[in-house]
Amino acid sequence: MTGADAPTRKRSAVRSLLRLWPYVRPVRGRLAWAAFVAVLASCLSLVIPLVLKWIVDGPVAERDPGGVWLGALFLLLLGLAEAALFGLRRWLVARPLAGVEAAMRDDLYRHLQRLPVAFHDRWPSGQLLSRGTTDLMLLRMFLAFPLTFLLVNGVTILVGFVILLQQQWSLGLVLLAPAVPLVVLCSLFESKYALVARRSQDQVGDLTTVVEESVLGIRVIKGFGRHRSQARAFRELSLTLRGTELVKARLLAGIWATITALPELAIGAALVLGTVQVADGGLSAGTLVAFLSTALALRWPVESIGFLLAISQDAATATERYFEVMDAPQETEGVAPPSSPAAAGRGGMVFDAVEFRYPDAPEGTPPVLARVDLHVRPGETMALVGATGSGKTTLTALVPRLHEVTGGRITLDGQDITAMPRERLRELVSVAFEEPTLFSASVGENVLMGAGDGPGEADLERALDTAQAHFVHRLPEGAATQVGEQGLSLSGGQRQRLALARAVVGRPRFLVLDDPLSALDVHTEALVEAALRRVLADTTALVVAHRPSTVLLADRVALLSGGRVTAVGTHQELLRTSDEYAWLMSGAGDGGAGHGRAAAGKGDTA
Ligand SMILES: Nc1ncnc2c1ncn2[C@@H]1O[C@H](COP(=O)(O)OP(=O)(O)OP(=O)(O)O)[C@@H](O)[C@H]1O
Repeated sequence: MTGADAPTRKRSAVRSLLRLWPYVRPVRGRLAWAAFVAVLASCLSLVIPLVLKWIVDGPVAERDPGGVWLGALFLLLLGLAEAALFGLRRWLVARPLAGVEAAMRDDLYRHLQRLPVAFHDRWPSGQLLSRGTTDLMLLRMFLAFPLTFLLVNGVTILVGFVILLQQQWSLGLVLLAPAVPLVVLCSLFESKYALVARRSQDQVGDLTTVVEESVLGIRVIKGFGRHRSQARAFRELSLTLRGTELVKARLLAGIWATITALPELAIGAALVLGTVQVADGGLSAGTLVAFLSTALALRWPVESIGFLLAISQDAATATERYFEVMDAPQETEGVAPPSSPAAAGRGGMVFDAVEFRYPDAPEGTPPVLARVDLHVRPGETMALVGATGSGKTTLTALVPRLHEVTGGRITLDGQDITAMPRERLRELVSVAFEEPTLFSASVGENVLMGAGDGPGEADLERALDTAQAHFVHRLPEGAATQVGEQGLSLSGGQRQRLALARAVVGRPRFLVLDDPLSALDVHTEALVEAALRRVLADTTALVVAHRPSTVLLADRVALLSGGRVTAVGTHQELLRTSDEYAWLMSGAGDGGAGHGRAAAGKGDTA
């Protein structure tokens, strides 16, 4: 989903905003009180003209200085009370609304964690980031101001017009005249502004994605001297956003000018008519002063409506964007297909006629995995070999159910993985990927993330030892050393070994390794594999391998080709019987034995 995919259909802002109710419900009492206080404060400002009328028609006409002073004191008190009430309103809403924002952000984060990998493959991270930051900030702003003030201003305008009509109905009708064109113009403005607001918020998401990618890929950008072209791409996006913001500003300027001009014209007309009436003796000067002061006091509530509608539209768009993510279905527990005789009762890891197609794969393309049949026996280490793009990573992702099989089944010790609760499955299976991800935390915390709450210091040491990650002890604070974002302060091989330690720390029954040793030199790789065999003697492992050194350490090898496992046997057997395997291992194959050599050449034994 990018800015380009922004829906252009018309939608109801009110219906979108009503979806916020579950979050607003717990603080509705506070919000209602705050609105009541604001209505009170706003109505106080309408009492001021009535006091003015009393001063002009009373003490001023009767030349009574004491009365004038009393009136002035009353006006001062009214002003102070209005200010205090607005302050109280702000205080009433600040804390609960910060709570609403935090609750929505928590829910979004929790939901993102539970969305399937396929969702994250589809959505740029900047779009998700902007929904969790700017959009939620817009929603808090809406709940703090427009929600209350659309109500407060509505009530103030209503009460004000009752007072105006009661003071002099003919002049009141003159002021009411612009109401109809204003309502029509506001609704036109709303529908146009809604589309631009959506475009602008999506473009903020696109811009966030570019910033995030540039920061994460700073080494590539610098290494290839791409900072200028990257800056140019950023500037183009930022100019597009600027253009959209200017369209928004133009729309806002138009409605604001109209909302200001029409009532001003009506007030001018009322002033002329009122003066004539005072001259004719049909109206007292005090009534005219009070009438005009009331009309002027209503200026801000009327003028601010354009601005309040604009923020409300922004908030409706933000709500829509927020719920687009929240409505995405989470990972399901899945329903196990009827048990198959081929898999039932067989220990180890069994792939039974497994088929998989990516959800976003173009129509008519063959599935990545067409029919995979493979049995990894209990305690066995099976290497998985295949040309680049043959589907090795995809197959390994199916075991912990990062993706769901689209046909066939995978069983672990005879139990279908779709029949297991995910938590149980992820206790049984540990994974390590070629691209190791570390989090901004200590080395120890990064490793222990791979186990439940049980494992402690001894398990950490054992896991580090298995992964040959002795370099940890030479870090300034050992396992307590903080690693930077994505572990960028460590070498590729060091990061891979920490990821491997994370995979083995919980002593899993099943281990799935997607070429996790590619950045190590062959000697360290051999040490790691020997330690793995020692420590995880009962573990059944499936290891994606690209080079003979990795393959040699496995018990057997499976060759993946054309979406199927076309050969299974020992390294020597396959070298003899499979031309494709011999070709891949000879280093001639694309992504074959040579894969990972560049990193290995570094002699990363640190
Ligand atoms: N998220 C995705 N959506 C659609 N297609 C994908 C996705 N991820 C991978 N593919 C496609 O699936 C096929 C298999 O990819 P996979 O990463 O499993 O291959 P591989 O054998 O692990 O390759 P390598 O040895 O280069 O790591 C490729 O054609 C790839 O383009």
